Amino acid sequence: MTAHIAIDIGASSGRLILGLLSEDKKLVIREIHRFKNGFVRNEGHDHWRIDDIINNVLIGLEKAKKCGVDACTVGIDTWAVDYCLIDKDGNKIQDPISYRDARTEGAINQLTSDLSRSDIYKKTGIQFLELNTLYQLYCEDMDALERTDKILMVPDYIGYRLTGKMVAEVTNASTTQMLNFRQRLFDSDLLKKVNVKDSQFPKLVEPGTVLGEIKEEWRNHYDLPEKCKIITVATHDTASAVVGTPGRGHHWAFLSSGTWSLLGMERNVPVVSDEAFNENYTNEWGAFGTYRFLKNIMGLWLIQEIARSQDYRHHFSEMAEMASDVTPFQQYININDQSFTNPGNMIQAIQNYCKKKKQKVPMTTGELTRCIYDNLALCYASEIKKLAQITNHPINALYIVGGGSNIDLLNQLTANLSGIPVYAGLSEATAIGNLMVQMIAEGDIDDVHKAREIIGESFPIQVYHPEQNPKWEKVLADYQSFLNDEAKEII
Ligand SMILES: Nc1ncnc2c1ncn2[C@@H]1O[C@H](COP(=O)(O)OP(=O)(O)O)[C@@H](O)[C@H]1O
Ligand SMILES: C[C@H](O)[C@H](O)[C@@H](O)C(=O)COP(=O)(O)O
Ligand SMILES: [Mg+2]
Repeated sequence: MTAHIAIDIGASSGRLILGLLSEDKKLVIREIHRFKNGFVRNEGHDHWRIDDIINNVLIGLEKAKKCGVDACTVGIDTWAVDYCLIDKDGNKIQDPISYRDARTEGAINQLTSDLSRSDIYKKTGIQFLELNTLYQLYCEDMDALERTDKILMVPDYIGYRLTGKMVAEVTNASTTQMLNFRQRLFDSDLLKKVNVKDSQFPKLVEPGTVLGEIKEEWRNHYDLPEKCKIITVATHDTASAVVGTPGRGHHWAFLSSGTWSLLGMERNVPVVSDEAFNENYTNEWGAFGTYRFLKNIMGLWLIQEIARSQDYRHHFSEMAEMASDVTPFQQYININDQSFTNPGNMIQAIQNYCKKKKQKVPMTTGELTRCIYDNLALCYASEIKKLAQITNHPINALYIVGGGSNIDLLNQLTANLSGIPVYAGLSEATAIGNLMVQMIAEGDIDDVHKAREIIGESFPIQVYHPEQNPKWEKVLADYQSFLNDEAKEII
């Protein structure tokens, strides 16, 4: 039987997950390799160590062979927006620069000086984040761009290195903020704006497209399974996470909780209303012709950065334990504040923010973790209300997937503040969604509905019911007025 391997590479870690369908149609998964990810400073910019990532992918495939896999399909998904520039000889010009690099600071205002935000939003339906590919290319080194034959998004670049085939998979291509959703093509005005020719992007392909067998030359260096067919899945990790979310019915929202928190709904048509534009919601393309109407929230990046600054002396589960002993809601912070994007010293950034906003300053690891969890949950609850209002679609369940779904305290806080049940589990939903696209492409599973049914029957999901208590509404109202006051200060 052909095995399926998902390679899910998030901003903080990568993992290779082996997936098989059991006789009774249950999905059985096994982690066969995991590695840390992260960017490094080099020549004034933050770069991803893409060659290390590719080496880890191949080490993982070697481990798969040692587990007895001799024939497999392989799918790769990673974080969004970042890309590799490829010269005319097919070589990368430099390691991809991270979306957290400071080079795009102020780029939105510069780029939209003669191309209005509303026009860009009407074309693309994509949120305005300085980290988007559009602004990275706008700020790209001109010499590098001139030497560029092809621009490959990170997961497409990994697929290219493995097979020699170049494609632009649509779910991740949509995060560039350069796809015109009506034409389903790269928008010519936006290409021109950043001095990129249409031919510098490969052809757009849908998830499920077969790239081909891994190149023979890799077998000179790695002991790989006999058959390794690379399939282009929903290569934006969040798109794979949504495929892997076993939502039932039509009134569920997802929260992909990892380095980022991506809160949204799966829809068949984009929402590009004035309200969606004003609230900076995005319509990233999903698998199977859907749209992921969502909001980027800073996420557990803040926790990761606290852990890093403390040399990882506490495991994430210990930090969560410490937080549960701390009095709740001691301070409000705007979790999406620009100062948290990439401050270098996150503890200092949070403490400085609290001093500036006259909020109680969190000092201990427990207090800092509690502050982040409280304000993430408040942000989630506030955005769920907006999501329902903008889409005019009631939401009666939130599915939390990804590493953050392991945090009981955060799951319960989110249920209490949002007033809707939280279904949590599937910390590897991204990899599971990746596997499902492969299995659908290979005909092992009929469609995404069947896939979600199988997922729901294969993995335990914990329900967190909201506690009925007026105090939660009051806390949320206090938080909202804090944000409103903060917004007035900025104007
Ligand atoms: N057992 C746990 N307790 C508390 N937090 C956890 C636990 N497991 C994972 N996390 C949180 O999940 C995050 C990683 O989520 P993950 O989805 O793997 O991230 P990414 O895909 O962005 O690399 C960690 O940074 C941590 O904050
Ligand atoms: C910058 C993007 O918004 C980001 O990549 C996000 O979409 C994403 O996919 C993050 O995934 P993680 O697994 O790194 O949280
Ligand atoms: Mg992830």
